[in-house]
Amino acid sequence: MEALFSFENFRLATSFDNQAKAALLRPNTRLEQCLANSTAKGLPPISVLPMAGQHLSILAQITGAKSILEVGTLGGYSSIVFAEAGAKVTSIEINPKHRDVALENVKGLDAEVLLGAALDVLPKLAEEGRQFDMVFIDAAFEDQWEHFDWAVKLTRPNGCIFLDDVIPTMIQNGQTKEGGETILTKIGRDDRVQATLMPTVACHSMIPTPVFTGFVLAVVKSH
Ligand SMILES: C[S@@+](CC[C@H](N)C(=O)[O-])C[C@H]1O[C@@H](n2cnc3c(N)ncnc32)[C@H](O)[C@@H]1O
Repeated sequence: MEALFSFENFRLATSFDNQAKAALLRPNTRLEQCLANSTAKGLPPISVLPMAGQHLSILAQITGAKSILEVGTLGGYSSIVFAEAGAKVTSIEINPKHRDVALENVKGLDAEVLLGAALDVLPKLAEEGRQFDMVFIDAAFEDQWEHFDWAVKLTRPNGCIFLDDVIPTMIQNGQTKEGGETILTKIGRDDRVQATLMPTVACHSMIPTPVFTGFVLAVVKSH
């Protein structure tokens, strides 16, 4: 029993990730071309990992999300995932080069890429009265709470918010910030949402060891 739950088992994460990719992923030319084009154009290899992308696709499908707002486009990998899951995608990207590559990669799909800093674009979308079934936040660790706050205003009641990479923002010099203000305490005080933290282990090809990360998933109860 002890061996089943040993901390040491984390060393197997990469092996399980490889097994899952081999067993569960189906060939996807659009996603493969997106990665190849993004690499060729010099974009950093920081799009969501294939199994995480598949998770987002399943989440979009089981929630029936028809409109998805994304903060952080990069080359459009996750935009493609959402569009192929049946949603109209609105994605925000601050870097013009990333936006241009993303536009090439999402061509023909129901996806728009808005150029600008999220904290400039999000209020405009709110002013326009836009509402989304789901918001995926995947940019700028330092602005996570502000992005989340706008996401609540832009998500329809009972829609959901996926805030990626929250664990790394809560680690300082290898320690948790015990007792201090974190993204979790801010979200926890927010009566507009019910939220959970899902810690995960990610395996990046360019990082030799598995990475401890995680996301917050929230349902919006009111505005
Ligand atoms: C992790 S990547 C996004 C990956 C993408 N979601 C995917 O899976 O393919 C983060 C992106 O957010 C963009 N970004 C960073 N800060 C931003 C901001 N304040 N507003 C909008 N985009 C931002 C970066 O330029 C980068 O392209």
